[in-house]
Amino acid sequence: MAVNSELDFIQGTPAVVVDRVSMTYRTTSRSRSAGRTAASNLFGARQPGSRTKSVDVPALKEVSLVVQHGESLGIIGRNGSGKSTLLKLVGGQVPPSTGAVYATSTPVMLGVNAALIPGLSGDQNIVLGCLAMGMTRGQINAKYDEIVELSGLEDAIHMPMKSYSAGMGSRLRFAIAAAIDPEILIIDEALNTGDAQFKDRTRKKMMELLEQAGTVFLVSHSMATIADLCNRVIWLDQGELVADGDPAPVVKWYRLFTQKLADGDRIGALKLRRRMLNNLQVADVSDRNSLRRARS
Ligand SMILES: Nc1ncnc2c1ncn2[C@@H]1O[C@H](COP(=O)(O)OP(=O)(O)OP(=O)(O)O)[C@@H](O)[C@H]1O
Repeated sequence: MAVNSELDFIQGTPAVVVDRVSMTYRTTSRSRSAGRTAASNLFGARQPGSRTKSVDVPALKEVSLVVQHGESLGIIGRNGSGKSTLLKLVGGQVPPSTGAVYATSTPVMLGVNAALIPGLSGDQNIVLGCLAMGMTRGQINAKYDEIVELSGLEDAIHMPMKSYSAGMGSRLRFAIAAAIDPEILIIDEALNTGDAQFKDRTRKKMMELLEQAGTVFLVSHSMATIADLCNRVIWLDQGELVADGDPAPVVKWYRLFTQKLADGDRIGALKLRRRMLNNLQVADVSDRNSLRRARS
């Protein structure tokens, strides 16, 4: 559902407001002359003339977004379009270069909030992860069995985490993160790491979260997962919000766009992108404390 009128906005119950947020990373880049000597640099001493310089990478360009309670927001886009950056900003992992993010409760980023220790067993990590998320001993005891069951790790729960496969580790992280029934849950491609049985459990848990009027942010390259789990989708491209709305049409236009690019029809793809941008209605937060409105 897009924010499409002032009335809708005021009557809604926003969980997260992204207010004109942009993000520029500062990193280093080797100069062209340095590139020519790259191979020799790898194997030997630095060559004269090789230089690195600071460059700015604009990852997100003034994105505004209002996400309501109960919405499950899918975020799609090509590699490097800014999806993970948006999640990191919403989750508070990095501060934005400009703008601000407001949330009604602390968003829990799956796999990041649960800072687990490889040398400890799965069950010890459950306690550790839950404590790190601010749960009390009593709350951990009450949720413990549910976490173990959701992880599907069975007897492996007593083995050290360093003996787990990547998928097993993801299952444990998901189970821990979901245990606090976060009002706002952020998931970055995590659904793609587990096996079929785990994906099924994850889907059920996501449905439960939605029923509890939780808010979910989900980044995935799987359009089937997005269509299955989300009731709203945004499409990011080169750090810009290109489309925002019901999953079926947004996914359809995004697929068409990538198909055109794959076919070498760059002009057709750009025309489609421009048409989507022209149709986009952008949320605008005009006053940080009270009045918020939408502009087209
Ligand atoms: N820590 C960083 N330092 C410098 N540049 C970064 C950093 N993190 C991301 N970027 C750049 O920001 C842009 C957006 O990256 P981001 O990871 O948000 O994209 P994404 O849409 O999640 O991509 P993917 O689908 O490949 O995961 C890219 O150009 C990337 O190179």
